[in-house]
Amino acid sequence: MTEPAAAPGALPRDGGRPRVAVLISGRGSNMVALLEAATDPGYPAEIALVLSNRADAAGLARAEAAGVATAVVESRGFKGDRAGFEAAMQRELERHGIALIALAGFMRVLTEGFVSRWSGRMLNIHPSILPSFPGLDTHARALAAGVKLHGCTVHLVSPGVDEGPIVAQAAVPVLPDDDESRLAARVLEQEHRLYPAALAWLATGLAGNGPPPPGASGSLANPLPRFEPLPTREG
Ligand SMILES: Nc1nc2c(c(=O)[nH]1)N[C@@H](CN(C=O)c1ccc(C(=O)N[C@@H](CCC(=O)O)C(=O)O)cc1)CN2
Ligand SMILES: NCC(=O)N[C@@H]1O[C@H](COP(=O)([O-])[O-])[C@@H](O)[C@H]1O
Repeated sequence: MTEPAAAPGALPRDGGRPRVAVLISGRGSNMVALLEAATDPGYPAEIALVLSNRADAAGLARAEAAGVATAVVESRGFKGDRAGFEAAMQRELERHGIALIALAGFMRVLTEGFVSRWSGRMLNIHPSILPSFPGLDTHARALAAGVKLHGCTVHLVSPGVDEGPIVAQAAVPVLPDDDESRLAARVLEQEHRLYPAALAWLATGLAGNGPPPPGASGSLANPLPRFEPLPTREG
């Protein structure tokens, strides 16, 4: 019996690593952290495409320098036609045989149609401990609220913004003399550690919907099989 052809973007059954697209809008430091993790042959996913909705995103040059395919679908060119913008993105994703998506500083709200098409296969990193501080300007809002703990969240993407099922979180202390940039830098350090781990779980079926595929190693009870514990204080 011959195996039916895998659906476009389906997780490879040949033991190959699922092909991931990282969607960015700017600097791309989380994208670089994912690229660096995926250089490890034992990492269970391949970063096959970096796609930006802005041609001036600094992350594009960093991806090209790392030899990764890039694509630009300029959202401004679609003047609010979100469906047209997303259809153009979908064509690029299919052209590159993408199985999983990692939103990394991607600053466009995606429609229900696009999100349901990638349900269980699309992650986002958000710079707060959700459900606190969804949306934008999270560090300024955390400082204004006087919270003592802040951090970041990796979640599966749902139609509601920053409402999707949480996959992983990391916390950092808010220090007395913190300003927005100091706090943002401390959170970003954790983002770069957490996102590669969370993507590895999704790629091995540990974070998606349903049981892990046969032979998947590790468990949610011990989520960081190959990573040291996250630091709780500076240095
Ligand atoms: N359907 C969803 N789309 C997106 C989600 C999500 O959870 N569900 N996460 C965001 C990322 N994000 C927060 O983590 C976020 C990004 C952008 C915005 C926003 O208000 N964008 C404005 C435009 C801003 C701009 O272009 O600079 C908009 O799209 O009108 C809120 C939250 C990614 N998408
Ligand atoms: N609402 C989404 C959002 O605010 N995402 C945040 O944008 C930054 C992108 O940095 P990067 O381009 O260097 O990865 C990151 O801090 C990410 O959590």
